[in-house]
Amino acid sequence: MIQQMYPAANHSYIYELNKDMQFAAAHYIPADEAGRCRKLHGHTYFANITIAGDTLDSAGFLVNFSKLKQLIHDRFDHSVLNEDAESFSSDDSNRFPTTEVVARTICEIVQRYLDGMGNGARCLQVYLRETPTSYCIYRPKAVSAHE
Ligand SMILES: Nc1nc2c(c(=O)[nH]1)N=C([C@H](O)[C@H](O)COP(=O)(O)OP(=O)(O)OP(=O)(O)O)CN2
Ligand SMILES: [Zn+2]
Repeated sequence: MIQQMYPAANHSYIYELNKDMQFAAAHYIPADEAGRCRKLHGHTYFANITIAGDTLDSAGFLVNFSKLKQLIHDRFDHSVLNEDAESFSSDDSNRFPTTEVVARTICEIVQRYLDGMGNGARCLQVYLRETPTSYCIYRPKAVSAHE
């Protein structure tokens, strides 16, 4: 069982849902500054995704936990992130598969799905751990007075 405490996202929504998941993926960072990380290598990424909102759907869900796993785990598990041209690129540093960019990408994928649900749910935080000593927290800019 994954159990960990995370920094809290600040908000005034009435529901906050958190989904933990892991996925194994390979990547390389195509920049000289990355040193040995320029070479292809792998991680077991750990992600915590925070969603908040005021309105539940017809199933009583803010968003289905299993849908979140499907969107992220099923897409990236046992993949080479650099080969996912929809999300990452070797030509644009804002799209290199760094911890920062992968965390932002997870948030964007989840938010696109939430936007289609129509209940106003928001992905407020993605905590992404790449190694035992390195992690990133991505929080998108607020779009409502709740955030
Ligand atoms: N700001 C960032 N810096 C680095 C990233 C990154 O995504 N964002 N990535 C890497 C490497 O890809 C590497 O996987 C992680 O590096 P690091 O934490 O240095 O890994 P170690 O296991 O060697 O850490 P130690 O604490 O020294 O054991 C590099 N930098
Ligand atoms: Zn790495």
